Amino acid sequence: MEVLSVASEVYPLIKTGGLADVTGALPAALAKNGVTMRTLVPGYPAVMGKLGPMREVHAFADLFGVTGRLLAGRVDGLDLIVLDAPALYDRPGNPYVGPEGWDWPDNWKRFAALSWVASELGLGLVEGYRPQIIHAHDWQAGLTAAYVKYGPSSTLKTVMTVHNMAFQGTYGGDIFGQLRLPPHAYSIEGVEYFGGIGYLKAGVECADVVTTVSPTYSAEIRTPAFGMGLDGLLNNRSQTVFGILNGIDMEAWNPATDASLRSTYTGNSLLSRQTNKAAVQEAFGLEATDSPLFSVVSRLTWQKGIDLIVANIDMMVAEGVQLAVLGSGETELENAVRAAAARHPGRVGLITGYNEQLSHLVQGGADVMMVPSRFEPCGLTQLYALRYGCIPLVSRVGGLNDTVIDANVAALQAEVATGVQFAPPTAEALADAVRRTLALYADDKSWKKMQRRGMKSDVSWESSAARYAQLYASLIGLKTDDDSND
Ligand SMILES: Nc1ncnc2c1ncn2[C@@H]1O[C@H](COP(=O)(O)OP(=O)(O)O[C@H]2O[C@H](CO)[C@@H](O)[C@H](O)[C@H]2O)[C@@H](O)[C@H]1O
Repeated sequence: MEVLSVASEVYPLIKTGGLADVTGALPAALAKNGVTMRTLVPGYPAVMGKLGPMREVHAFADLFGVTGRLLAGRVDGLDLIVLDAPALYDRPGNPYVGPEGWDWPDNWKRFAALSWVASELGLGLVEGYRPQIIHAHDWQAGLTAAYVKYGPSSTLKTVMTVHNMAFQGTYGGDIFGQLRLPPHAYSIEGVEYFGGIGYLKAGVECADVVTTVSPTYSAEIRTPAFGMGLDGLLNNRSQTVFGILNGIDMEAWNPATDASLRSTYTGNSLLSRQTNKAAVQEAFGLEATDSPLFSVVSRLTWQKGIDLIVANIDMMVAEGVQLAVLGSGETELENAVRAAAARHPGRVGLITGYNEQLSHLVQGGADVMMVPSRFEPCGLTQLYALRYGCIPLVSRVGGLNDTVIDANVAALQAEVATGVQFAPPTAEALADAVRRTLALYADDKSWKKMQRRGMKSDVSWESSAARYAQLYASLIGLKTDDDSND
């Protein structure tokens, strides 16, 4: 099967969050299931800078008013098609926002172009290449399914994966005339969304199937509380909405070989984590003690429940906890964590900015990884934590619900617990969960058992990649060994 993946981010070329991890890891996982996946990605400077020798496979004289070209080649094990259009993508910093922190005003055009090119590739734009399916990720690729639906092919199929319902790519209706869609696409069955244009809505409406990244989130988004305006639409097509859990790249995230760690380890050498703990304490300016070390590696946003942590920091410090926070995001939340670090020198440390290596070290050295999200489509941080023996303390939503087994009495007795869950996502419930975690930590023997169980839990792509392959096969009418879907 030939599948074209289209996304705005792909690890290790360009990453602002979990989307990149998924689009970067899926192709290799799918290869084992008979799927050949190429990835179309914009030619941001970070991407262009990492390319080796590439072939120019197409040139555009008029790509939404600018020129561009397609470069194809293999980079870091990925089969890439890069959309090199400097007028759209050759900009400093983050792929989505300018230096002042505002969205680029022409984002509508930058990502319409990406999606339009994907659909053209699906129609055979490049000789010798004709994917059977286009797999579009998030709002930046959302228009792809609309271009295919209103285009000439009746066989090309589309999959739309929603990694986060909160980011939808909504614009005024005034851009419609420039989108290269026929007039009737500006309708409820097309790209129209509350009187304007919705890129994610277009994808969810027009794709042959919609997936999201965990079973629980796929149910949650059919409710008004989590659907963010798209719950009605998702309910209407509930037979073609699937929740397929994310996995992780088991080679890039392997505590036994990870070069970002001061000391590598396995479940049989957990004591080596102490060396990493000391390294984390050094990096975050924390005292060298054996206090329980809690950590956060996250965008600092309302979604991630960072304010719930802020509300509990003084209590946590009073209970003897150290806290290391790696992340950046909303200014107010950053400032609140910074103020807490100033109040509690040596006990609370903040490092802002994006640091992939340090994120590995934190997973390999901290005792607890906090993920108190208000909503979480899947969440990768808790999966990395499980793999690294860093106990996840998570809210019971979305993929966090599907991947962490709460250390309640029954789970402890049955010896299956892998972390701590709490609900609802409030500061009070988190406070209880912190105290519960500390009580568990005090029992060293059962804590270590819980670490080892987490390290053994299957967080790989194996079963989920097989589910994607099965979904692709069903779309193009291929039979597979296991044709069951839930
Ligand atoms: N300051 C920092 N330095 C280094 N690394 C940092 C960092 N801040 C965050 N990260 C890393 O960024 C990634 C975050 O991934 P998540 O899946 O947890 O959330 P995100 O909201 O980005 O993804 C969305 O898409 C993914 C993929 O489907 C879903 O799992 C998720 O629920 C959804 O919200 C992890 O790899 C984490 O280690």
